[in-house]
Amino acid sequence: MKTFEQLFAELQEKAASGQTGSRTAELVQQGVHSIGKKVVEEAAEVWMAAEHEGADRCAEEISQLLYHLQVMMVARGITLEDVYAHL
Ligand SMILES: N=c1c2ncn([C@@H]3O[C@H](COP(=O)(O)OP(=O)(O)OP(=O)(O)O)[C@@H](O)[C@H]3O)c2ncn1[C@@H]1O[C@H](COP(=O)(O)O)[C@@H](O)[C@H]1O
Repeated sequence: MKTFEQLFAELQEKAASGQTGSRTAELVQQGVHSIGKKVVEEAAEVWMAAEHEGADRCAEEISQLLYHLQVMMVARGITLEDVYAHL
């Protein structure tokens, strides 16, 4: 188990390293267009899970959406503080 902040720090490191086998590094190299498509796909999966699945499946889809949002932040150089400033 990890927190939102811990995952973000890990993703920043993965993207910077360009590590082979890292999904994060691969997505960041593909760019915001590809990441954006994953964000939309995962958002739709959250919606469907919320309407038709149990809480556990819904939580899993939410985790995947949060992951892809963080990848988008890393790709755009947006920090947690940049986002928190708007909460
Ligand atoms: N939390 C996640 C995470 N959530 C979702 N995903 C990715 O998102 C995919 C889920 O999307 P889909 O269901 O659409 O899967 P898919 O159809 O295989 O995806 P596509 O290849 O078709 O795009 C998973 O297969 C993972 O590739 C994640 N990939 C990585 N992490 C965490 O990110 C960290 C860094 O991971 P790496 O960059 O891979 O080292 C680690 O702590 C990982 O646990």
